[in-house]
Amino acid sequence: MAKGMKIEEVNSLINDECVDVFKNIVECFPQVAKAICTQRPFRSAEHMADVAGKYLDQLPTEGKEEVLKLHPDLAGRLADEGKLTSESTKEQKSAGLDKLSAQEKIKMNQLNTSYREKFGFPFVICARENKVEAILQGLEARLKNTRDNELGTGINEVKKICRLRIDDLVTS
Ligand SMILES: NC(=O)N[C@H]1NC(=O)NC1=O
Repeated sequence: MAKGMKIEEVNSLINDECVDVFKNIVECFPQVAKAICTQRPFRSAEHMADVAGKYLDQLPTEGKEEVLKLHPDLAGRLADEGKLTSESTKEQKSAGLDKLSAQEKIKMNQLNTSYREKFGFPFVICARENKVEAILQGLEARLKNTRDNELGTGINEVKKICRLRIDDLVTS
């Protein structure tokens, strides 16, 4: 319904409608929409994404952990069961994660498990900016990082996902 709204339309929505339209710009975390809808008017989709990014940056460590924990594993159980959000389904598909070979699938699941065991939150990457190979390589490389580092990197990826989700909803 909201696909391709002009920024002027976004600015003129009543607050509840605005929150409803943008509730999943960060996966299962409508707090971002709640925070940014009160900061209208926006000049553009880009401006909106900047404001959302600033909100994510100012979250305390626990808030950032909570955001990461709300992300489904790439090619994980929820994907297998067809229980991803529509946004995540589309993103995972665009990276080719719905067409993994048996070997790739095993590797992805093993690395995701190791990552979660080491850091206590899931591996998050902007799937639309990557393909299977780059995701597997990124997982292996990022497993070697510190927790602090990964908290920052994960949130930066959430910001990229958020920017693309806003672009899907707002025409520039
Ligand atoms: N785990 C993870 O990165 N999940 C996400 N990435 C993305 O682009 N969409 C997601 O759901």
